[in-house]
Amino acid sequence: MTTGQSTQTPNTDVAVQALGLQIEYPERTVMRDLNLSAPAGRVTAVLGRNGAGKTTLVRAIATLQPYRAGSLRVLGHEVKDEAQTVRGIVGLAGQHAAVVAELTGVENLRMVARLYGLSPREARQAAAGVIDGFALSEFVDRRVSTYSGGQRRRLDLAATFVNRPSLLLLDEPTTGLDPHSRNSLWETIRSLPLNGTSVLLTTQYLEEAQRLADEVVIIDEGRVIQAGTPNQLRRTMASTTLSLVTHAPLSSDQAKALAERLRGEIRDLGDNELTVTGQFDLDAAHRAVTEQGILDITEFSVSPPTLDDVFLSMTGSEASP
Ligand SMILES: Nc1ncnc2c1ncn2[C@@H]1O[C@H](COP(=O)(O)OP(=O)(O)OP(=O)(O)O)[C@@H](O)[C@H]1O
Repeated sequence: MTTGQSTQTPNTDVAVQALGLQIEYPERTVMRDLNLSAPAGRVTAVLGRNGAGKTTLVRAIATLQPYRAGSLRVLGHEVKDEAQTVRGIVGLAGQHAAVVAELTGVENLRMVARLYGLSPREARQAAAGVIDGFALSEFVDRRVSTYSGGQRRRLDLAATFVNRPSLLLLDEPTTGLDPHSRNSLWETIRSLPLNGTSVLLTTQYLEEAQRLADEVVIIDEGRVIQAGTPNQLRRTMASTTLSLVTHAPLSSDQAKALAERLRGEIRDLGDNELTVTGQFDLDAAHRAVTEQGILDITEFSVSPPTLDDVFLSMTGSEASP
């Protein structure tokens, strides 16, 4: 029997679910009809260009940005109606307010743990518990005012993790970092002992989404334009490229037969060079070349599409570098 009251238990399989989400600033509508689902216990990347609405979305999930229409649920809790509960399960990295430059890293971690309501002893343990995982040990006893950008970002991230949030929000975690710091932060994020923690990160870097995420959601102008695993997106939306260089000249019949065999298109045909694009994999390319009896191959390469290609094929314009 059903009653008028909601007896639903929150759906904990989905970390974040947006349905018909609409968000407006005084002068403009940023999200019109955003539909997005981020599975629990996984890393989901929201990929989009400058101004796509990534920060707005993260702020809305963290209860900091009101939404006008639609539904936004965090582990089953409607953000608008259960803001207090949502605040208790979400951690947002990049909130520098809680990190004090005059204190050392470890003092900051303990302070944040105390703010979350832990006793002094628990706070010490919680701080100690994240130092290795976030590779802070080299500088954690120094004052934060002496940190590099990458070290500061790492401490922010660790501070968010102290409270073991069920959903960790990382808003453009490596923007502005040099390539070395970015790489090392990627390694840290990849090796986080998630133990069921869901992560939603925003990024404008295709490589970042590719390297870190189990699921990628691409948004543009406040709407989802594609979603899937990095591999699915590559496979469905953009082309693989086969490049061949041969000693003996290739005939156009040979090139045509090869492209047909691969159900691809000839992009370039020179005397000794051929480029074919299409939806095929390395094995299929090997087989097709062998079957066409193309000999004397000096170069053979098959390049799967990157998320850059995916973005280009979907939006018709280049992604941010
Ligand atoms: N407080 C605000 N008032 C009015 N418009 C805003 C406000 N904050 C953001 N916007 C606009 O909303 C749009 C989305 O902004 P948002 O910061 O969410 O994008 P983003 O994808 O995070 O971009 P970036 O990668 O540059 O951080 C932009 O056009 C931005 O100019």
